[in-house]
Amino acid sequence: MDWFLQQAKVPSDIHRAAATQHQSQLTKPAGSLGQLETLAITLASLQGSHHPQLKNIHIHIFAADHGIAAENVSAFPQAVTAQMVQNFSSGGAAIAVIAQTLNADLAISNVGTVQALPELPKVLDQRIAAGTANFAHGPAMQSAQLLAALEVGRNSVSRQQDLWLGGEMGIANTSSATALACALLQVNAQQLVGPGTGIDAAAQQHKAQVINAALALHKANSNSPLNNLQNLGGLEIAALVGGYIRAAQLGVPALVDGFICTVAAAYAIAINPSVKPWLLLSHQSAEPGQQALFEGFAYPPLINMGMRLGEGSGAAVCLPLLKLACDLHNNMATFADAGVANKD
Ligand SMILES: Cc1cc2ncn([C@H]3O[C@H](COP(=O)(O)O)[C@@H](O)[C@H]3O)c2cc1C
Ligand SMILES: O=C(O)c1cccnc1
Repeated sequence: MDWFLQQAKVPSDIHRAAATQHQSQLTKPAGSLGQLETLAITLASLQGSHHPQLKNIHIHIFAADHGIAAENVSAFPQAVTAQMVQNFSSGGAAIAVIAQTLNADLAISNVGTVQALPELPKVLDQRIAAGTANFAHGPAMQSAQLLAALEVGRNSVSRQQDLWLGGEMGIANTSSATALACALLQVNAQQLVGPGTGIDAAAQQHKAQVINAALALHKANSNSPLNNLQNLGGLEIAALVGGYIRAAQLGVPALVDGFICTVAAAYAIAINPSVKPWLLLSHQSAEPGQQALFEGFAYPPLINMGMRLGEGSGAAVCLPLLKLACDLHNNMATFADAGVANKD
C-alpha cells in the first residue's frame, strides 16, 4: 500500500476524557475559557498526554513555481517565488519574523523554482522540477513528480515535533488552489475565485475563466483526489498534502494556514480520511474560497485577522493562543488546590 494511504494514529479518548475532567476542576466557571479549553482538550487527546505542550514547534515552508503564472493570473511576477525563498532564508519575510519572535524552528524546502538557487541557510534544495507545467494546457505534474513532492512533505515531519505547521510560497498558487477546491467541491471557479496577491475584479473574472477552462480540459481524468492533485496542483501544495498525512500518521498535530494550506489539508483528508482529527484550522483567510472547505474539517478556524498572506503566517499567529491553552491547562490551580469553593 502507498505510504500516504496508511491509517493515521487514533487520538486518545482516555486523554480527552481526563483533560475534560481536569478543565472542570480548574479555578474558573466551567467553560469560561471558551475555545482555550477545547483546544487544550484536543491537544491532550492528540498528543496522548495529560500535559499537552508546544515546546518543539516545526514550521516548514514549501516553495515552488507554477506554469499557470503564464496566464496572467497573479499581480506579481513569477520571479518573486525564488526571491521570497531568499527572504525567508535571510529573515526578512513575515513568517521568518514571526518564527524568530516565537522562537519556533523554521525550515524551507525549495520543491521547484524555475531557477536553481545558490545554497542558502535554512533552505533545503529539493527541486523536483522547474515549476509545474501550465495546467491550462495539460497536467501540472507527472505522476512521479507528484509522488516525489508528497515525499518531500513526508520527510519534513518527525515524531519529536509537538506541532507541525506547513506554509507555502508560489506565485499563482491561488489559481492552483482554487482549481483544486473547485474539483473537490464540484463548483464553478466564479464561486471561489479571489484576489490572491491583489488582482482587481476584472482580473478575477479572467482568472476564473482560465480555471474553468482548465477544469473542463481535465474533466475526463478528475475522478480521484490524487488525479486532481497531479493535474491541477503545485509541487508545494502536494508537499503540504504529504506533510499533513505524515503528521497524522505519526501522531503530530498539524496547524493549517490560510486558503492554499486549507486546500492542501482538504486533499489530505480526501486522500486519507483518517487524518482528519489531526488537522487544526488556524485562521480564516480573507481569500473567499477558503470558507467553502471548512465543513470538511473536525474543528472551526480559531481566529479571523483579515490576513491573506500565506507562508504559514496566519497559523503562526495562532501559536501563542495554543501555548496559552496548554499553560492554562497545565498550570492553573484546581478548586481543591487553591481552597476556592466550587459551585454546588
Ligand atoms: C511579496 C510576496 C510575498 C508572499 N508571501 C506569500 N505570498 C502569497 O501569494 C502567492 C499567491 O498569490 P497569487 O496566486 O495571486 O500569486 C503565494 O506565493 C502565496 O504564498 C506572497 C506574495 C508576494 C507577492
Ligand atoms: O490565505 C492564503 O493562504 C493566501 C491568500 C492569498 C495569497 N496567498 C495566500
